[in-house]
Amino acid sequence: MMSDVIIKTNGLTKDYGKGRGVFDINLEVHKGEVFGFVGTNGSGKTTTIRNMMGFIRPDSGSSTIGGLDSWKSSADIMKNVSYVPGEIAFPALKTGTEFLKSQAKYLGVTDFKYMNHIIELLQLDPTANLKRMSKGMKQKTAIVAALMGEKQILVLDEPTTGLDPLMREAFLELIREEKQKGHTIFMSSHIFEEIESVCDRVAMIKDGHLIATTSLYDLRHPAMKDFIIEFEQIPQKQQFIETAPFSAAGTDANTCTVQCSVEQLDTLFNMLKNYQIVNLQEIHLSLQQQFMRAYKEGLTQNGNK
Ligand SMILES: Nc1ncnc2c1ncn2[C@@H]1O[C@H](COP(=O)(O)OP(=O)(O)OP(=O)(O)O)[C@@H](O)[C@H]1O
Repeated sequence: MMSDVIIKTNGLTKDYGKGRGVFDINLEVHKGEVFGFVGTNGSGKTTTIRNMMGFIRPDSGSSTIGGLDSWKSSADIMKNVSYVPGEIAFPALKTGTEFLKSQAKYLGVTDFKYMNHIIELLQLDPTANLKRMSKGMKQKTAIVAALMGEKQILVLDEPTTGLDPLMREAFLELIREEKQKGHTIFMSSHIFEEIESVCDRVAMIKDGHLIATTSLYDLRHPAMKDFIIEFEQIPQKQQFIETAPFSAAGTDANTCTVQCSVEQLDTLFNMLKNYQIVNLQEIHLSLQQQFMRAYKEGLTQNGNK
């Protein structure tokens, strides 16, 4: 449904020359979605996001947020979006508290309950000197400054940069809370695991080109399932392979791999009741593996381009 689309890019292109920039980016983020944007360093994540926010003018194509053209209506977009930039530059103020106060005034925030909740969750001490803050503290301050506005749309450029694993988890909790409220979240990252744990859909960018978009529901619920089964005895394994009504193949001595559809799971487990099984393991394709597969397929389709 068109009205459901909150963020959209249409053939978005920004060419910095020598193959750098972003080329023909087509993305659609729906209302209430957590959308991940992954890619290696220099792949074009920040360029795409800066175009979306209306900070740079595309060479061709366009992008919209909430139906507003990013370049023409940048000021209005800023009013509707909580934005955490990739490179944080604070104004010349002394402490984090002073900065957060000025930000609250700018955003018209008068109820500080939510701000304090984020500060607590991220364990930020805002009284610290802004200039002397560590990378992680600066990142936390930027997150609090952006999110306190409680906007419907969040655009976050590598928001977990500089956060330690515990704080990264706390931040992801915050994203889950935002999703619960029905807010729409677009976040970039180069860490597959965090995208996998929090996003509904994810797009991968490589050298300025989108190479795949995946629903994480589909990733978690594949139509075909792969298992590794270890039998106590080799003859049992052989018997199983010979009688299985789905694809089964021996690997090493006691072990075989099985691929069956979700509908065949019952049959598989009923069959296994008659065998002595030492180990059963589902082979789960991680987001990273899935993308590597898509990336390699893309390479063969495009003749190694
Ligand atoms: N203003 C600019 N002028 C020239 N080249 C630029 C400019 N901005 C970005 N680039 C180039 O465009 C490419 C994409 O950069 P971008 O910052 O979008 O990548 P990124 O995916 O955000 O990377 P990172 O994960 O390192 O932040 C890089 O090769 C970068 O050097």
